[in-house]
Amino acid sequence: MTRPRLWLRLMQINLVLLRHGLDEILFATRWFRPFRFLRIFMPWAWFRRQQRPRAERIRLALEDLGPIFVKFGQILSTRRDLLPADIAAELARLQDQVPPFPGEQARAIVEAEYQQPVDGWFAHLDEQALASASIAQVHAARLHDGRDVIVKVLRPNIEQAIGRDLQVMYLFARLAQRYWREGYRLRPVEVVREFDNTLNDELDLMREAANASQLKRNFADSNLLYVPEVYWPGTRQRVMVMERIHGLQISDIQGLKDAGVDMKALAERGTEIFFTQVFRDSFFHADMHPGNIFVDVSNPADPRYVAVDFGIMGSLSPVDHRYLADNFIAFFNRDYRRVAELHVESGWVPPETRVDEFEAAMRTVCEPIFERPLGEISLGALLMRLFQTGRRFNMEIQPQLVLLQKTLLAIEGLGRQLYPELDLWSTGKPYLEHWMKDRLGARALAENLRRELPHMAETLPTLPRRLDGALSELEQANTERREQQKALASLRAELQRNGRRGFATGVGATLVLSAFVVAALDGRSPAMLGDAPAVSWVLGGLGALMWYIAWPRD
Ligand SMILES: Nc1ncnc2c1ncn2[C@@H]1O[C@H](COP(=O)(O)OP(=O)(O)OP(=O)(O)O)[C@@H](O)[C@H]1O
Repeated sequence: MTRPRLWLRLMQINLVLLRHGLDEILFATRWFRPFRFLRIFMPWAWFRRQQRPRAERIRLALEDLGPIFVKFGQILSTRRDLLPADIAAELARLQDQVPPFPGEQARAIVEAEYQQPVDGWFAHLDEQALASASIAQVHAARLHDGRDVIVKVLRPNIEQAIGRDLQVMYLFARLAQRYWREGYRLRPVEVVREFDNTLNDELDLMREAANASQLKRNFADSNLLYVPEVYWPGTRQRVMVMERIHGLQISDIQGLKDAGVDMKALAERGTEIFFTQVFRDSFFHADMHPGNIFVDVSNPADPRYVAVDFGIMGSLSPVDHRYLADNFIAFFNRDYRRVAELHVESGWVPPETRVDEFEAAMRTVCEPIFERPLGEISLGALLMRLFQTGRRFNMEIQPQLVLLQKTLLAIEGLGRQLYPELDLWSTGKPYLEHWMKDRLGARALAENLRRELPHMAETLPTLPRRLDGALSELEQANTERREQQKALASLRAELQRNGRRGFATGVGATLVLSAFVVAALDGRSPAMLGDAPAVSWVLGGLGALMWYIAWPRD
């Protein structure tokens, strides 16, 4: 973005902040703090502050700043490990009521991507949007073979709008990190970078389509979750075509009850789907808001979930799995010492962290949670507490774990909304236990071996040659190391010699100087005993001798 545009946007943002009485945010930085007195000239800001609580003013300001800031606020609202509770709760209320862009424009984008008229692809494309959000908009359409599909189209010029707002966000984040007292703890630059990555993922609909295909494959043999089919020939970076699904939205609780859906089974299946995605596949849908979850009620006794919107998916590496398994086990045994040790061992917290302090902090936050009946304990809340405490100890929190924690909270909330008596533990426990055994037991070893076997089969024949190569490299490294050690030893000796020479030179110089002083004081000092020239010669001679010793010979 050009500089004038950036400045214009910055000014606009400052005005919005001032309008909502958020001048305290501006004056919290070290730069502006000396000018706090200027606030007396802003009576409207004072008035605003009396009118509404801070959290609400922040939410309103973000809404005024447009869809990218709204999305930022929505994502931030899930970071309860970072934000004060009142702000997080208020940001969760942010709605992106983005007006749809005209249907002709959507058609033009599709045609530009296909480089041919839409009629070549669709028998019908509804110009009235089905849904419209900050990044994309969805239209209903029909293929020539009669299949009903949806066409998801990125908003026009969305890349530029995102680029502009991200630039401003980075600028604010850097200023906050440097000049704001809380900046170091909250690490705003890191938060903006994560947001940047999420947005970039959402800007590529090919990627979203690939996520959908993968999830569909993972649940191909299951009746729990249905994932609509991607229509790959019509999918591009800015356009995605997908089977249109019909069903009741998960938030339509009355509709689900009226359709005779077994709500207990539905809630339990939701949890099961989530645990399967996380613990079996390490690949989970991480944008679980009610707008993206439907229920196929064609057989109410056997309700089936249908998911859409695969822009944000989480995946867990074997290291993350190990971390979760180890920590869950330690938590359930209430072994906080082990939790603390695990964090230090794995490098999640800096090595200088005091294990006993970390352990005490964990105990303080977790004991009240375990006082509750097991059925009421929230795994999401447990993870959140863990991250909150970790952050106080400078724990490097991984984005995929935060995604997991946020999704876990959403799923637990949703499950309990559907069926308030839902016992998450009885549903989730078998998965957790099975998976922990898998991760930590002999099965993990077998699984690792199985995974490595094809690779081993490929590399085994070349092993002798590679071993030979490795041995020669080792030998060479040893020779080099010996040479380096020799060089180091001679350097050390040289340094010692230099030290001795320096000392001798210094002493020599002092003696020669003293000789001059004694000669100059000849007869004027009682301490000279009347034989100053002799003393002076002796001192001078000793000085010369020292210099001779110190003189480099090689
Ligand atoms: N395959 C589909 N069949 C029927 N409706 C769909 C389908 N895909 C999406 N929709 C509808 O369009 C809405 C928006 O789709 P989607 O969530 O993919 O877009 P988005 O731009 O990522 O929106 P948001 O960011 O609000 O989740 C969905 O909430 C759903 O109502």
